[in-house]
Amino acid sequence: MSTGSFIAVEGPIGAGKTTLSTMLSQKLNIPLLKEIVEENPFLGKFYDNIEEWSFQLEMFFLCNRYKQLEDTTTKYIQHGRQVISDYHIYKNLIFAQRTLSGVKWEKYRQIYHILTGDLPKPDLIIYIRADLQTLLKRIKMRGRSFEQNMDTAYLEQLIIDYDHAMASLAESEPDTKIITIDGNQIDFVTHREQFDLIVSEVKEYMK
Ligand SMILES: Nc1ncnc2c1ncn2[C@@H]1O[C@H](COP(=O)(O)OP(=O)(O)O)[C@@H](O)[C@H]1O
Ligand SMILES: Nc1nc2c(ncn2[C@H]2C[C@H](O)[C@@H](COP(=O)(O)O)O2)c(=O)[nH]1
Repeated sequence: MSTGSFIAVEGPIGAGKTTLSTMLSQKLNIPLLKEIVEENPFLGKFYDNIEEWSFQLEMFFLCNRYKQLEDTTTKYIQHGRQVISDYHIYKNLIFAQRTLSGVKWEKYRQIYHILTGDLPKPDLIIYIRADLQTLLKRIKMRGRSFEQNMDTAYLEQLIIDYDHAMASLAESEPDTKIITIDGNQIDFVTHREQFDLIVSEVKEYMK
């Protein structure tokens, strides 16, 4: 695999992952792997009753991402073709460690490690950090009905968990380059020059 062939964009809910990965995919002419959200049959139920639906939801996300990354390996990565995704498989653990507990968490954790051990790891992670106010504003602007009453404590915890997860990935996967973007300050949607700076940084790494 050549350097920079697999790029993943990460960050908490509403940080701008889908937006940035779509813009980069178009600008750099790289195929985009997008998360299944609207078609997810458990997401609405999950936000109504986390305790009841978390195992089904986490397994659904895990199986979908597993399938996508398995296909990505044969379609792109094995042929040295570049690809960009709006998630890193590790996000399954970030969420599941908060939404599952006891036996369910233990079962999930084991299945996660069995399924993901041989999946391709991104060469580059673009991590969008953003604070609670920014995320709430963007979640509201995006307007998905099932996300509008999200518990702010859940989102706040995820912000902290994401920081820990990125630090942990930096340690456990030292070959993966991580570019961190301050999503509160950098507005790559309305300020073209800020997007261009991100593109330059990505291109620099992909050389
Ligand atoms: N940098 C930004 N500045 C302003 N609005 C943004 C920015 N990034 C994303 N948005 C808007 O915020 C909402 C959430 O973005 P999205 O890309 O769906 O986030 P994520 O995929 O991380 O959940 C969308 O309505 C999007 O248009
Ligand atoms: N419990 C989990 N929820 C997840 C997971 N991945 C995504 N999500 C939720 C968060 C949003 O409501 C929606 C889309 O995610 P974005 O971050 O792209 O906005 O799905 C997960 O693994 N577990």
